[in-house]
Amino acid sequence: MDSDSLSRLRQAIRDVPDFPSPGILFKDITPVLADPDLLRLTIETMAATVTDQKIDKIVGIDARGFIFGAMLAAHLGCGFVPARKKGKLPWRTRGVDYALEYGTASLEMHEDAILPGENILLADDLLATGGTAAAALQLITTAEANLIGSVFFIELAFLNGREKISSYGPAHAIITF
Ligand SMILES: O=P(O)(O)OC[C@H]1O[C@H](OP(=O)(O)OP(=O)(O)O)[C@H](O)[C@@H]1O
Ligand SMILES: Nc1ncnc2[nH]cnc12
Repeated sequence: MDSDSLSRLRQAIRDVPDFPSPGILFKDITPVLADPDLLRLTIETMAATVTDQKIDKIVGIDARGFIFGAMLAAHLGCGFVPARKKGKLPWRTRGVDYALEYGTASLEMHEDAILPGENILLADDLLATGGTAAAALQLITTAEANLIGSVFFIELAFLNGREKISSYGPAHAIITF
């Protein structure tokens, strides 16, 4: 991506102080989603991080990760698997508890969503402390998938989330703060 597009994308991400709790500077992606050029640019750039590898399925994390993961899957021509917050999936699930920048939660995936040996890419909107991504990557690993790595739209590098997921293959981020 050229530096002009990169700075347009960076400037479109809105800072919201003290959301959802005091002391958190929330990165609001909705202005990017509302702009067709920025949206296309984002998905094309995320897709370009994996062009040399065949992906069978992308796992997207509830809820903002669904937006990027599903668009990315359509762009790459592969399947999409939702990793959902506890209690939302109707079939048999595997689950894991985790902590994120502003709380704790549980993530679940259908136990038949990924077949052993499938090439899987994780997609999410944002990497902060890495707790959420690590939980999803653990679920993918339990399914005996061939983990290709992870792609995020935004990385909050000062929270060192990358360290928490370093054993799960390469992680790419488009915009770093
Ligand atoms: O790296 P971490 O500290 O774990 O934080 C990153 C996660 O936090 C947000 O999800 P959130 O649980 O707020 O869900 P949402 O997408 O439904 O807003 C974001 O979409 C990531 O999934
Ligand atoms: N600061 C932040 N902004 C937006 N989403 C987040 N998820 C975790 N931390 C976040």
